[in-house]
Amino acid sequence: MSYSADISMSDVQETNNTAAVYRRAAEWFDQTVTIPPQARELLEKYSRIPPDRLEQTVINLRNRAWLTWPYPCIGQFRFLKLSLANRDDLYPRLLARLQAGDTILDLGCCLGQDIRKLAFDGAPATSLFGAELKADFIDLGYELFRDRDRANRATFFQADILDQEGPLAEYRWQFDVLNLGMVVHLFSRAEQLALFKHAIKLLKPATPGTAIIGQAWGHLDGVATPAEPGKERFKHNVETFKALVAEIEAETGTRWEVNAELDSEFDAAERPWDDIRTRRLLFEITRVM
Ligand SMILES: C[S@@+](CC[C@H](N)C(=O)[O-])C[C@H]1O[C@@H](n2cnc3c(N)ncnc32)[C@H](O)[C@@H]1O
Repeated sequence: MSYSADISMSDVQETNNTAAVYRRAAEWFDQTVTIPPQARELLEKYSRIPPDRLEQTVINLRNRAWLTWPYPCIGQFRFLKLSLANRDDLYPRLLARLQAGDTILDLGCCLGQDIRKLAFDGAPATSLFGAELKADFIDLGYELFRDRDRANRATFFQADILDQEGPLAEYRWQFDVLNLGMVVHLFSRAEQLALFKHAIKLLKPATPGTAIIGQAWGHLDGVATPAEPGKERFKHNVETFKALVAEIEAETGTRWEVNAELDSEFDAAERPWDDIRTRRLLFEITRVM
């Protein structure tokens, strides 16, 4: 069965003063949703949403999130893909270390779907943290996952990951793992360097095995792409990502083992508007000293 998104682009443009952004974003506003099995299980068993209300609940929630900011991950319901749990190369190891007492902070967690999936799979709530720039996304996450008032739930807080003096300052030197899920490509290379240097100060100090994991939009050529006026974004290939880590090492006196790979294929069905040399970059950098 398909459900109407019950919202039109003209509604969005009239209700938001960033109309130009929304007009551009029209290409990634899906009218229907197919909920993948893993997300369906999470929403039925963790959120306890009745199965016959799932699709309409998800669409209504997505429409409200869209008014906060029209990311493709919102418009195309990609928050239902649970991309961290689908990292077969690292998810079982991550879950095991959280169950053994390690902690994770998901930076730019949006609705917090990856953190809820970890909780559902048995990671203790005390090990789970999410930080997000837009407080509305955190609120909508509580609505979607219906856990705002649960005694035993993860900690979410508003924070700008580029701001060292903001709310993240309270969490300095605390975590074993940081997740950067589809966040790095939002920034220029200079901002990425600052972001990673800041991120290192959120991990336990001088602790081999602490790690920064994530995925980002990358590019076969490793390129800066224009964004809003006066802003650019850097999309890495494996070589440019390793060069970034080498620069981080030189500037921080730390050493990291880098695992990074680009998807082999471009998903033209998912990103018809994008450069065909775009690829998803998956990475895991682990501190060695
Ligand atoms: C493309 S979404 C990805 C969301 C989620 N991590 C995922 O993998 O589906 C990027 C998220 O990063 C957040 N974000 C962008 N800039 C940020 C910043 N400076 N500090 C914290 N979060 C930020 C956005 O609000 C958005 O929720």
